[in-house]
Amino acid sequence: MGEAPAFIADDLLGDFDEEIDMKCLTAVNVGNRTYVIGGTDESKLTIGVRILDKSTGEWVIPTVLGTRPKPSKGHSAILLNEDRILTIKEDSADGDCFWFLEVDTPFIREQRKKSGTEVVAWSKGVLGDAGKPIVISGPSGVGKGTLIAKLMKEFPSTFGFSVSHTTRAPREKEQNAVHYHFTQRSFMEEDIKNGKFLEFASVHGNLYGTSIEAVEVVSDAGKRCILDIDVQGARSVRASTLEAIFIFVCPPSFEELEKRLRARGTETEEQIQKRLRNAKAELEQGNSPGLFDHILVNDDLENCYAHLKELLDLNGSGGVSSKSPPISVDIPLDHSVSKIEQKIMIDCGAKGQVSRNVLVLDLSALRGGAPGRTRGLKFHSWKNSGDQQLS
Ligand SMILES: Nc1nc2c(ncn2[C@@H]2O[C@H](COP(=O)(O)OP(=O)(O)O)[C@@H](O)[C@H]2O)c(=O)[nH]1
Ligand SMILES: Nc1ncnc2c1ncn2[C@@H]1O[C@H](COP(=O)(O)OP(=O)(O)O)[C@@H](O)[C@H]1O
Repeated sequence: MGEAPAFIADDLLGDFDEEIDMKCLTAVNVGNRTYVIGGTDESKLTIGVRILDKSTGEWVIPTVLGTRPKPSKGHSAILLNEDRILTIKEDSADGDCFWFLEVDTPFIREQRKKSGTEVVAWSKGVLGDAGKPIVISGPSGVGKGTLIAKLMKEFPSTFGFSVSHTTRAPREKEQNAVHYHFTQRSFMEEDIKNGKFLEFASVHGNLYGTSIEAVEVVSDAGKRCILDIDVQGARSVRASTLEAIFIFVCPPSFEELEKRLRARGTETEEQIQKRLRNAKAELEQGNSPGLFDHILVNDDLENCYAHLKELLDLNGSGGVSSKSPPISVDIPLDHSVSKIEQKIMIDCGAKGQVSRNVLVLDLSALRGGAPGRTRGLKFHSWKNSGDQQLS
């Protein structure tokens, strides 16, 4: 396990009047900065991150984005590609060992520019090929919610819904934190300023947005994330670092759209008129080249649903293909890590012994990253004589 160099320990103790177990700290140099990972943050719920700017000698507590790893007894840390630090937690539960602390990825650079503050982001590493998030857009009343509800009902363990924030009032049957996080504009604007949102847009006179956490909560539950967002939001996600599949849902006709919106009975006449005016522009934008990967016409619901499943490769597979494989990795407290090209060797033998148990993490197929999971980790284990492929 990496330990904090003495100068860091002295500095930390001097600057931070906290009880920190120094054995739990790791320090990783990236350019003229040292990232110190360990202890807990202010909330005590997650592993803390501090940055020493070596040119000024000052410590910075960065804004930390994304769902964060729970504290562990210890961890090791190793720099990858100068832009992210692989953190391997010890003695952690299945599926919670590998976390990437992004320090200079395109996502971080984008967020740093937006917020004007120092930013890092955690992205959980997953073995195998978890499916990309799915963005579904289309005019109000076209049936996006209905299609998503069907998908989630048929494949409850495969898909999870990204719960957006909105400043609009809840409808009668809508529940806070299930359909939306209903909030006030001032709170949402503050969070947007602090870089907590992946995207946001003003839609039908209200503010809507997807928080980074909304996407990560779903990914961390091992599910494939579905985002129901408007065309402006889809455009922002397309421009972001989140790799997703983009689907636009059209009505068979404008008249049918109006009929559905009225039949739903959730909006006032004035709101319906506004939604119909916006629908015209959205339908035009839905055809923007390069924005959507698939266009679905929701005429007959069952037909449209079958097409949706087809393009998500779900027909007949029961959705199993898009699920992450189970992870069963047990990293002992006393381990050491080294990097050879795109492979991380995790030596689980006790210090000073010739190890017979080396775990190899293959990073050659890494994809994704914050906000969301870092996918495509491959894992092998050499136990005694054999080379065992675990996933
Ligand atoms: N950009 C963006 N749009 C969103 C978000 N959440 C919902 N929307 C869009 O806002 C629009 C209005 O949604 P809603 O008020 O639920 O009404 P509905 O579309 O008529 O059901 C729809 O086009 C949604 O796709 C979000 O987080 N970001
Ligand atoms: N293919 C369809 N044919 C007829 N009615 C539909 C169809 N799809 C959805 N609906 C109905 O249209 C209304 C709007 O659907 P909804 O899913 O709320 O749209 P959105 O989420 O896109 O605003 C709902 O009352 C829904 O039951």
